Amino acid sequence: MIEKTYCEEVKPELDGQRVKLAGWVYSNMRVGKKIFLWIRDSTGIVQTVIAKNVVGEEVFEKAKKLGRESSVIVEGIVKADERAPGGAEVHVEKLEVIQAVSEFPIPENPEQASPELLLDYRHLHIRTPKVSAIMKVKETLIMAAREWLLKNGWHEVFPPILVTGAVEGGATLFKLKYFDKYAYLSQSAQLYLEAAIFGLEKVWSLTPSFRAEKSRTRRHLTEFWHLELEGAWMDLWDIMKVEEELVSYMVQRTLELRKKEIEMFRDDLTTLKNTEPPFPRISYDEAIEILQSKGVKIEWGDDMGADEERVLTEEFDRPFFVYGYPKHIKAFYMKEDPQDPRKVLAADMLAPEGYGEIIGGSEREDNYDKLVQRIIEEGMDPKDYEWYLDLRKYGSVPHSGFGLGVERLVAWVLKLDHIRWATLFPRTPARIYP
Ligand SMILES: NC(=O)C[C@H]([NH3+])C(=O)NS(=O)(=O)OC[C@H]1O[C@@H](n2cnc3c(N)ncnc32)[C@H](O)[C@@H]1O
Ligand SMILES: [Mg+2]
Repeated sequence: MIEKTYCEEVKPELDGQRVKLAGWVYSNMRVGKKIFLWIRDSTGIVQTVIAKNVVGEEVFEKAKKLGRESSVIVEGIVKADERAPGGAEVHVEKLEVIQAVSEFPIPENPEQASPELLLDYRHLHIRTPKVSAIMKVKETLIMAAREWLLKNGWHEVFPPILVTGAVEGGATLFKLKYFDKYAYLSQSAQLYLEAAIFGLEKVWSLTPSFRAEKSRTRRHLTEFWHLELEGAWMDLWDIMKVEEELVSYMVQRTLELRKKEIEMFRDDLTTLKNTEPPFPRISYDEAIEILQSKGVKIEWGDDMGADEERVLTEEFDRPFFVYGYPKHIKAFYMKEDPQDPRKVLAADMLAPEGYGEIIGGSEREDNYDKLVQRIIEEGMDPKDYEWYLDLRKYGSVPHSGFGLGVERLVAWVLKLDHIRWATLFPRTPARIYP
């Protein structure tokens, strides 16, 4: 790899020093016998100054023609200058053009382009500074999760993606040919994590999950990254505590390490700073009452979709829990509430500012017969879940877990207007290319 100085390192303190930059042209402006060439790399942007009387006629003419995203290597002397971004610029003595670009398909301000154009050229759009910032925030959230999980004794496991059964309903399965049989793309690693707790007790995984969701909403992808935890001996209240501690750590750590990137997307950091345990907890019953009091047409027993959740989040200035959902709107594996057989011991975590559900979690049905009954009630065949039911035959224990949608969390932290911007190459019902 070439010995180079990164853009973020070009500071006034380097005044007078020779540096070599390698990157891509961000903008090119000629003023008389000088060219102000802004060069971008993974860390930021530096203004370089190319003077004809320094580089000579031929190189100057070449530099004039460099369009955005031309790849270049420049060498020169750092000059402190508060007018330049970062307070310093590089006066170029040598310019090597790796590949000149005349016409880059994405406008200088990508926000002037249509979402469809940006998605068609997503392979080029991802190099723009704002998309790089989103990816840095996403990686930092996951890095923080790993820190917290390691510190708190959770074991990472690596579940399969090719599976034979539904976890979250058969309607959103992607089915594929598997030799002489059929398989599905995993909707959730949960059932495999439940198997893993009998050895490791506290397990987690970060996997892609797949949902053949036909709904075209701002918060659904057909492929998303799924951070899932499963804990033996834990009930719903235990796992909710884990969720709020984990999410708080992820958000605070990312605020600490990626404040600059976050501020490219939101001015007001209040809800992020408020993300500290304990989070508010309301029951599903209370949520229905709040929605009805705000004029939402909803009855007890109805599911809450994005619109209802958006209204509910107006009541909170931090993430909060809704717990105790009606059994008929939730998954087969959720444990019935012993206090109220109409309900299950499930809780969703909702993000404020209209974003809604970022986590789905519950206590699992740990009784063999009850689980068989729920599988049948849901119109599924217990034979398809024989291995999963074995977990209730050989030393079953109370246990709980949850799944956090990573892109949903990123979309809230950065206040993105659509979840597709939170992933490198979004997959939706209408898009699987590039
Ligand atoms: N281990 C578990 O207990 C997880 C459980 N089996 C599960 O999959 N729950 S979930 O369907 O609510 O999905 C969990 C989260 O996964 C996210 N999710 C769920 N579906 C999507 C889609 N389609 N696109 C993006 N994100 C999605 C969203 O944040 C949900 O709260
Ligand atoms: Mg859910």
